[in-house]
Amino acid sequence: MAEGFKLDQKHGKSRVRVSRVWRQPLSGGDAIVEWNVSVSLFSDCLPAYTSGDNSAIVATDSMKNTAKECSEVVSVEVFAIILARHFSSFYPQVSAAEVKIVEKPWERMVVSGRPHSHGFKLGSEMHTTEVTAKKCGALSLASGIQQLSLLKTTMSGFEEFVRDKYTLLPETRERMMATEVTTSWRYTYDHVSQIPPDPFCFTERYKDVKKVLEETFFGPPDTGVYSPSVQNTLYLMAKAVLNRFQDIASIHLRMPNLHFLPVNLSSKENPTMVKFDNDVYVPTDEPHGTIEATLSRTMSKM
Ligand SMILES: O=c1[nH]c(=O)c2[nH]c(=O)[nH]c2[nH]1
Repeated sequence: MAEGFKLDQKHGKSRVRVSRVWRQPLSGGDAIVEWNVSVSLFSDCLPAYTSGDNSAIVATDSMKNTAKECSEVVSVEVFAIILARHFSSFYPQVSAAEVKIVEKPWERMVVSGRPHSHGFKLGSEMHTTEVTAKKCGALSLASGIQQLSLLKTTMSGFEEFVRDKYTLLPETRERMMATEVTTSWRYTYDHVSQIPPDPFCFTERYKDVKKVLEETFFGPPDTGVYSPSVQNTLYLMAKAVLNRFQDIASIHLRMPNLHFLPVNLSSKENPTMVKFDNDVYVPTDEPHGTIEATLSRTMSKM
């Protein structure tokens, strides 16, 4: 309580950029990660707000320096857990720590058909994680993907939606479908003691979840799968992940509908200069549809 008010607060450092290289000459390859780390501490430092007494404050500068301490080769999830655990157990006044990390997709180069020992190129989508660790060891762990751009040239439509005086959009069974998926899934582990011992299980799980999401979006290579709406495709993607991975409790997906507008160009003199034949489009992301949902397991699996 602060002077008859209730104060909820946290403080931390955002966008701490750190890259680390693990030299592995014996196995023939260096490993590199580039992480953008954000830390937030829930701590008992009320007097800092109410009377300018900083004696309980862990400086955000110290948080930044801690995030740069080097460790063994670890996955981004395990590093976030180690960091959050450190803050919540080391400082008596810190009751919980929140760590969010975005990993840049540096991928090992293949040169002359062989993996390069120290060469990398930047891929596209980012691997993310969010951990909250409490002093008692309780934990919340989520992983995710940002900027996963997916597009299919057909097998998408949108029909039988509400029609009223504002409706101009024609119904269609033939359109492009493009999106940039942002997703985050929460694991069922809710205490540090439950975290699997294999330090790279989350890296494997990240790859597998991405594969399931992509395969559900596209369908089989030759035939694809028809999408009646972004909403339905999003739901099927989320459901496929929960059905496949029992240690995932919920998944959130944000899938903007990035429109590819059919091009028809004409003038009085030239009425059919470019007549749309499912071929020429104007890509636009402004405005775009915003479709997002969270799918969670219900408790009824007794
Ligand atoms: O898949 C779609 N979902 C919508 O909700 C929507 N709304 C719209 O104009 N086009 C689309 N497409």
